[in-house]
Amino acid sequence: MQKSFLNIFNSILGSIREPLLVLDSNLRVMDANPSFYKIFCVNPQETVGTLIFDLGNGQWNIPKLKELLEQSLPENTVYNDFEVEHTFKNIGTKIMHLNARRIYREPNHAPLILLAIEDVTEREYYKRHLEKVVETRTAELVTARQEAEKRKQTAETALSEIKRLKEQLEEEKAYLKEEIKLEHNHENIIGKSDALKYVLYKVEQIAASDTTVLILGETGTGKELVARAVHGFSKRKKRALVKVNCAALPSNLIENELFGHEKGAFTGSNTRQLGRFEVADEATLFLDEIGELPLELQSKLLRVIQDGEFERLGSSRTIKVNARIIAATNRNLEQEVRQGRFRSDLWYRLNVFPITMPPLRDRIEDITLLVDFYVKKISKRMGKVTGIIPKSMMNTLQNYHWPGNVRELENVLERAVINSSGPKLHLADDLNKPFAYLTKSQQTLETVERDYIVRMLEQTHWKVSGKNSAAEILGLNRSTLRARMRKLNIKRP
Ligand SMILES: Nc1ncnc2c1ncn2[C@@H]1O[C@H](COP(=O)(O)OP(=O)(O)OP(=O)(O)O)[C@@H](O)[C@H]1O
Repeated sequence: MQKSFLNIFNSILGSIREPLLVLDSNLRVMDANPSFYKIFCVNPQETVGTLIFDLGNGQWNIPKLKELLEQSLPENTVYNDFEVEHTFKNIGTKIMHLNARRIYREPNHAPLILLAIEDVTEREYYKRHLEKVVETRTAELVTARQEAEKRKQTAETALSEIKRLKEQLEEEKAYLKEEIKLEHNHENIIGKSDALKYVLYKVEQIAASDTTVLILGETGTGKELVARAVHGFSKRKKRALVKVNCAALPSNLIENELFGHEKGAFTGSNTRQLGRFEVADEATLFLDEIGELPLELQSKLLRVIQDGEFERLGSSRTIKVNARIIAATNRNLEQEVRQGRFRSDLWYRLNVFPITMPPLRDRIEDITLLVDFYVKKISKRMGKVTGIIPKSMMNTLQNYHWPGNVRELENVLERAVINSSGPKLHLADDLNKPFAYLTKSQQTLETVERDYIVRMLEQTHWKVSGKNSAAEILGLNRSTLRARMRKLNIKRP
């Protein structure tokens, strides 16, 4: 009975594909199945009767195994899937799951240990390989995510740059619309005098470079036309000539106009606004009436001209721009510097390439051409046929002093066209009177100018701006007239 049971037990052992060992309580091998011999490349002779730790010259002395079997196998306890990794000299590294169970041999109930060894090397290697793949893929995913994050940030930066450029274009568009409303005179510069030819020669000489240009000359001599010509011949001509009239606004508003502001920079600033410097980036900025710029803003302007850097109002972020500067003034800046009203360092920065516009009275040979040009233009606009200019009238126009220069001539001619009912032109103004008593040696230009402005103010009952005002008669912007009044200390009595 006992014998037949052992036979059955042995045939069960033999049919199990998993390596199996029967150990006695000393961990001596009592039996092993063929699978054990095959997998671990040992034979029954060297196995049976040997302590498992001595097997294969002590290769089985796996401390973990001993510990498990000796100490951790109390009665009726089963230890499953105890994983052991061991390198055998003859078969290399094996990863094994050990399942140990206490069994008893009758009739004396001798304790034995049934040790099942599952060889999971391949499965474990595959698992480890998969884990490695997962780890690598996770690392790749993390890198890819970081890359995507970086790209997102780059895209966001690009987007905000596009937004800024869009804002700049919108500002430029709005600015150009305003310019169109102001009906800018884009005609050519009329004149054939040597003085004017010299000016045009200087314009051609400097236009292509990025050099700062300072245009000097009395009011109405065509400084803005020259500024437009410099820009028009430059490589920046595809962009707008952005203009700021430094006399037109009080100090804080000019600062805002020049440098822009952030949303919430001051009460009522609900949106961010780009300043003219930003709008003129890669284009040209025309600073008209630069002599009127308040001292406190002159240092800020100097910094932009020198370093191309500034901050919007309400922001500490420095903005860099590349704007070509053209400035104009009817003031004597050297004198302004001497009197402490204009910073000398700014004056040196601006006075790199000065162009002086000659007053109209010093180029009377241009008057015939200008009269001809403007009479035709004004008549066409008014739908009149006026065109005959009597010689005596031309003499009068050529002898007149023209303190308001070409702008004044334009206004005189406009009134003349209105005043004429037939083809022959009749002047509406008396151009002989105001200066009949003058000779250049008797009075300075400043006194003449002062007297003339006072006379026009008196004549218009001190109406400075609007229809039939002194500014209109003098052919001046109201801001220019106000600036002249301040400078010449003209006050209403
Ligand atoms: N040579 C010229 N040919 C044609 N028009 C001219 C000429 N010079 C000036 N003008 C005209 O005279 C007017 C005044 O010119 P502009 O505004 O350029 O003068 P300005 O010197 O800049 O004056 P301000 O100092 O008052 O700003 C404009 O309408 C301009 O078109």
